[in-house]
Amino acid sequence: MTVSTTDNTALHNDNSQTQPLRYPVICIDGPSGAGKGTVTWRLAQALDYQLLDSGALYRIVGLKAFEAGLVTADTSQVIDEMAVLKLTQSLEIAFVPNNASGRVDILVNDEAVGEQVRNETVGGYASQIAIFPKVREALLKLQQDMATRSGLVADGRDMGTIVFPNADVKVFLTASAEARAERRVAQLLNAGQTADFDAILTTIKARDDRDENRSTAPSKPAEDALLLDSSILDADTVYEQVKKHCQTKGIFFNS
Ligand SMILES: Nc1ncnc2c1ncn2[C@@H]1O[C@H](COP(=O)(O)OP(=O)(O)O)[C@@H](O)[C@H]1O
Ligand SMILES: Nc1ccn([C@@H]2O[C@H](COP(=O)(O)OP(=O)(O)O)[C@@H](O)[C@H]2O)c(=O)n1
Repeated sequence: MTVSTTDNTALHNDNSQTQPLRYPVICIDGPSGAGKGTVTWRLAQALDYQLLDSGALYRIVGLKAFEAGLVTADTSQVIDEMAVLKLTQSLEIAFVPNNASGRVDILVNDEAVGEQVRNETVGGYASQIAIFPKVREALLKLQQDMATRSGLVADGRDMGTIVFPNADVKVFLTASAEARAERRVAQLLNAGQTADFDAILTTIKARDDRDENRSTAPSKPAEDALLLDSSILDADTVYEQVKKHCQTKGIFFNS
């Protein structure tokens, strides 16, 4: 599998050095709906850093595994880890920042995957294949490589614990399952779709359970992470608090 990004930062490799220069890395981890994507996007914009949406990688593998018949909605079904690994290794992924939507567009083997990858069903497939150590290993280096070209803001579950243990800033953003389900309901209604609060709460809790209790790279705060509960904080307040924390760690903001 290869991943590329289109960004407007120059390649900062200094040819006289054998190792790439080290750039700042900010990790934003936490459960679904905590507001990671929102704060990550704002930080990347403010700092002109690249953005790593690691969940999108797991979602793409989850979706492709579903299309290949390797994963279904039945979570009790046994999944062939080696087949998912082979499929993962066959994918070429590109991230393209989209200023109009405030998200990152994703191309898989030169084809746009579109919004289908973002829905809760695909989130469920993602969390099923995300338990496999070999699949996680296959995705590890390419995530780490994204920090070798410019500053990076990385959004996920294991950014601060496994992928970038030496990151400059680590934040673990949480919110109650109820607050997160309410946000998803609002998001779906805004998009003109229907939404059932109870059903969404159930799926959020099931995904939390799988992500927090898997043996490889479970979702948990790094020891040196700032814990931030956004249940009763609006997105602007969360951004300001994370920005302040970044500043205490030496990250410079122009505005
Ligand atoms: N602090 C907040 N308070 C209320 N809604 C929020 C907050 N942060 C983000 N949101 C909204 O909640 C939804 C989920 O946020 P998102 O950033 O996608 O979460 P995550 O990436 O953690 O799954 C979005 O509609 C977003 O606009
Ligand atoms: N670094 C990561 C990111 C996502 N994932 C998995 O991928 C799923 C989807 O992640 P996501 O970040 O896109 O999900 P949301 O938090 O946006 O709902 C998660 O539920 C995890 O199972 C992971 O295991 N490790």
